[in-house]
Amino acid sequence: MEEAGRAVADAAQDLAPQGPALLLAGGGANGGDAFVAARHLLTLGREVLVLALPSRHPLTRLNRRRWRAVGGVTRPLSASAVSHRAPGAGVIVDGLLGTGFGPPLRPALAGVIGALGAARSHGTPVVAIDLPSGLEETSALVPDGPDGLPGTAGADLTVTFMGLKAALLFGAAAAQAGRVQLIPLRVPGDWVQAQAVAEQPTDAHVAALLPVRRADAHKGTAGRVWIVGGHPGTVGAAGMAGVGALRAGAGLVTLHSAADVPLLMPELMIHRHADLRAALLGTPESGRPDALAVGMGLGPDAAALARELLRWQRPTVLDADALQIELAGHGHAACIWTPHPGEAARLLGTSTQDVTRDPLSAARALQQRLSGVVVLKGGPSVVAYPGGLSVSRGGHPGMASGGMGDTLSGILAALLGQGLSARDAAVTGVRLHARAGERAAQVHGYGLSASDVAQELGGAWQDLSAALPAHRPG
Ligand SMILES: NC(=O)C1=CN([C@@H]2O[C@H](COP(=O)(O)OP(=O)(O)OC[C@H]3O[C@@H](n4cnc5c(N)ncnc54)[C@H](OP(=O)(O)O)[C@@H]3O)[C@@H](O)[C@H]2O)[C@@H](O)CC1
Ligand SMILES: Nc1ncnc2c1ncn2[C@@H]1O[C@H](COP(=O)(O)OP(=O)(O)O)[C@@H](O)[C@H]1O
Repeated sequence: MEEAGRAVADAAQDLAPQGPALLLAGGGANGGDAFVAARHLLTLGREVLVLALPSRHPLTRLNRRRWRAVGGVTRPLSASAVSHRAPGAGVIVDGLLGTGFGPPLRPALAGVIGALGAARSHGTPVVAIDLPSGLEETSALVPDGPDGLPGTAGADLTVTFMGLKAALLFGAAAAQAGRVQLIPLRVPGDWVQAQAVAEQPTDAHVAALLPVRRADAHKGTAGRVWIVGGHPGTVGAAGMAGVGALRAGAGLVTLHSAADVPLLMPELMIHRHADLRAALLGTPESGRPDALAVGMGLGPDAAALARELLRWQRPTVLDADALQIELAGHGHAACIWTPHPGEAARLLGTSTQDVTRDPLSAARALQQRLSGVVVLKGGPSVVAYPGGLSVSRGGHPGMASGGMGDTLSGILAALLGQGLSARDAAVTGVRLHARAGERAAQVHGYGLSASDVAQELGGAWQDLSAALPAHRPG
């Protein structure tokens, strides 16, 4: 609590260094953080007032006493007190409700939140502690307040602890959080892993994971990748995965399909098989690829074929038609499963709305069910690996078009083929794909196609490499 409150004080001071600071303290530990922040703001020379609810929380009571001991002033919290004090404030710190909040919001606090929202709309900056009050930690939705009152005042800056919560990453809730500053705090790693909170790697961190080739690399050392997909009507899916794999650096890409796949790049080696299953499963150990992506447009028999291919224990991306719950228990550590929210809902036996309301928990549940690594696609995408979650923001709404996920599957297979672990391939592949989308969107906007994104993969790789502290040409 001490570290958390101090970080809030520093952030409030950076955001709005002038004028009195008004802190709103609820009855839980979130309120305790507010009392700690008040004490630090006072030592920074600010004029500070705390408006507080009574508390039964021992640490909050302790920090209220500490606040009083340094001469700090506390007044009872009410909507009218906030309306009265807010106009003179240079900054307001919202420590009303944090992760302990569960809707419905009680009317008394709804009035306080309404008064806070009014102050914010008149231009007083608001710093939220951990979460803007009224948001639920694990939900992308903004709960309604009582009697048509707003459920949250939102914030200009949210200082959050330990890890990023779903409410700060997704949907309408995230739009209320303003800028988000993450304070990791010194708490046991297994405590963090038990929460549905995510890390967000920087581009420099992602770039450090990218494969580096020796000068004498050749096509046989850069990864032999198979794309297994395509069915009459969905042949393009396999083709786009193949292009994604080539553009993400695979040395040799072979596309196996039961249908005629269009030759999108002459470098792709396309094999059409009358009996796809017999042709692939007859491959001797020495002829098997370094990595494969299975399922893009593969059709109704995808799961049965995928189950056989998983026995090879080769790094494998499972996408689209191969995302079937009957494969649970057949995965291994080098698998990457790439559902979008609809596919994730099918795998979890729930609704798409449930998945999009809390993508962090959905991704974590899927990873536990399927093993290996799960990429829950969206804007942003979540990577769930054993013991943790990573979120990749970025990309562009123009990427909401058919074929984008197929390209990603090819990229992931290429990175697996170049020797990355499933976790590193997922984290780097998702970011490369999103960065390529950002670049292509500068030209194509909402008219973006998956082929445009694949064209930009080389540039995206260069962009990420440039983020390394000592720039290493990609
Ligand atoms: N864990 C850690 O290691 C760290 C945790 N930290 C901090 O702890 C925070 C979590 O603290 P927490 O668990 O005390 O909950 P918190 O968000 O203050 O809410 C509880 C209060 O809300 C009230 N309340 C609830 N529902 C309500 C409703 N519908 N409508 C109205 N009121 C409602 C509830 O009232 P009661 O039910 O008790 O009457 C109670 O007073 C976390 O967000 C972070 O800031 C940091 O210090 C860093 C280290
Ligand atoms: N609004 C968005 N912002 C960022 N990325 C997006 C957005 N919409 C879609 N994407 C990305 O595009 C891809 C879409 O995948 P998917 O739905 O499987 O497409 P398809 O099945 O047509 O290949 C995912 O990687 C997703 O993260």
